[in-house]
Amino acid sequence: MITMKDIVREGHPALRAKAEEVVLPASDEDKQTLKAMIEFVINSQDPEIAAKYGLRPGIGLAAPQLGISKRMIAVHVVDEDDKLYSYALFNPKIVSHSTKKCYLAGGEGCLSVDRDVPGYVPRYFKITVKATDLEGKEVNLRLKGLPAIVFQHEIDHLNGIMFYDHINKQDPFKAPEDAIVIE
Ligand SMILES: O=C(O)C[C@@H](Cc1ccccc1)[C@H](O)SCc1ccccc1
Ligand code: NI
Repeated sequence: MITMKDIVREGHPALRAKAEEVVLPASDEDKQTLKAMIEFVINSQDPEIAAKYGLRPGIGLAAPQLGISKRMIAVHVVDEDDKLYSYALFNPKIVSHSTKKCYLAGGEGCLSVDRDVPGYVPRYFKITVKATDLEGKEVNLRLKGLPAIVFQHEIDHLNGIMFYDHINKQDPFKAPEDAIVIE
């Protein structure tokens, strides 16, 4: 199982590289890795397992955070209506997005960043994502609010982008124009 010692931290080259497309159909090794990633995110939200293994709670994980520069992400998050979005995906791509922006009121964090970086992280409020799942099926997702934010955070990892790259350097808490606040 994946634990915090497997997660690379700032300074690791994989966090600043453009990850490679996964060759499909996925190899058993890539499927094994992606299954372990979604298992980690689910485990990290289980208070008993998280305490037992010292896991930091997470709602997403990208393969570069394991030092694996491949386009694989895992997301396990509920939206404001308590709808669960649980996905382990190969080669996710944002194929369209709203002009409307949003941001998390409390800013963002990252399992690969062992420090607080205060400030608002502007994200698209709505996105459409195409990807391939563990069974090899094409997935088309229309996401908004927190699920959309998590997918953007994870897909950023596949492109070597960290959440704080989006924070306004002059005024970190300058609210993006006409943006929706996600509590
Ligand atoms: O480092 C990661 O990629 C996992 C992040 C994902 C994330 C952070 C902020 C906003 C969207 C996605 C971790 O989940 S950070 C811990 C966390 C847990 C619950 C809610 C927000 C952040
Ligand atoms: Ni992160």
